[in-house]
Amino acid sequence: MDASTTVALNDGVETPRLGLGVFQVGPDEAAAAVRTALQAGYRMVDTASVYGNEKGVGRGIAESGVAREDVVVVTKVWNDDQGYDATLRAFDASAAALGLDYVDQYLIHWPRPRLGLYPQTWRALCRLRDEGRVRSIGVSNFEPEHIERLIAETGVAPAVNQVELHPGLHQGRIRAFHADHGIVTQAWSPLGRGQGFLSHRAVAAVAEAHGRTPAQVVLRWHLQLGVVPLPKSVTPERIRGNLDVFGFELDAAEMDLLTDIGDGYRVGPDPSLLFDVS
Ligand SMILES: NC(=O)C1=CN([C@@H]2O[C@H](COP(=O)(O)OP(=O)(O)OC[C@H]3O[C@@H](n4cnc5c(N)ncnc54)[C@H](OP(=O)(O)O)[C@@H]3O)[C@@H](O)[C@H]2O)C=CC1
Ligand SMILES: O=C[C@H](O)[C@@H](O)[C@@H](O)[C@H](O)C(=O)O
Repeated sequence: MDASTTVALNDGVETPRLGLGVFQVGPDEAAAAVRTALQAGYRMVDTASVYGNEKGVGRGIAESGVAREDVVVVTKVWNDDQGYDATLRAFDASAAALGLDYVDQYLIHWPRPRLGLYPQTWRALCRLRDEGRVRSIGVSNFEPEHIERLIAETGVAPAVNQVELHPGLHQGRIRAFHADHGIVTQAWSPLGRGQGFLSHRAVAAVAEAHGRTPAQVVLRWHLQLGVVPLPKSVTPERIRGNLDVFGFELDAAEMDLLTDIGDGYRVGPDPSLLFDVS
């Protein structure tokens, strides 16, 4: 792994500063995208059992020629599999589909507080980590209140929380909470799903000033906020371009231009509206 592009998690494990997402990508296309990404220098891939492409991701890793230990594989337990025993079974199924005997980061995909199962799900993740089948454990779409409950009941803080985050949705409250607890913020839909603000005039102006693409300056904004973005692409030149974001810097005024695009614009479900926070 390239040390200049890694960050230490609160459990001591190093994680890359950017990874490839594969939501809404079929298994064969996922295999090709993962192979292309790893050969281009990516060292992290984000999937989930609900994406239905873990088998393809595993194939892409195997075909890439990159050593297994140099790749950080992230997958997630889906809502229907919450609870202690169901989560252990779901992990076995994910590991088998990926063709891996361990997973680097295993996350709870959504808290689903009405089900009341996420603390038990978390205990199962702690067990998987203790057994060495998972290197780091984390959550996704968790509000600070959900994480506080995990810490109160188990004493174990997540290493990461993966949330929707882009220049249209800054997640200031969640990022401040993460900073207090040493939790790394992973950004899903870091490009706003490729819509809208990639063509915003502020993004275009900053991109032009640097001779970069709109996606590259948006990804740079994430990195300079200390966030780990997980851009998805199945297009080889975009996959390669989205990684080429470590050789330039936005100044404070340019960061502000991107931040000023707005806040509160979501491309995915709002966890705090979908599920009661308890
Ligand atoms: N934990 C969770 O609940 C969630 C997690 N995620 C994770 O986050 C990842 C990223 O989020 P996602 O919703 O996929 O959206 P992204 O913000 O990554 O946007 C992906 C879209 O942007 C396009 N794109 C990628 N690179 C460029 C570029 N350089 N220029 C122009 N367009 C580009 C892609 O097109 P193309 O592929 O055709 O090149 C695709 O249409 C997911 O794949 C998944 O791994 C996502 C949603 C929820
Ligand atoms: O990771 C992907 C996302 O969480 C996705 O699975 C959900 O947003 C789903 O479409 C939903 O509506 O709940």
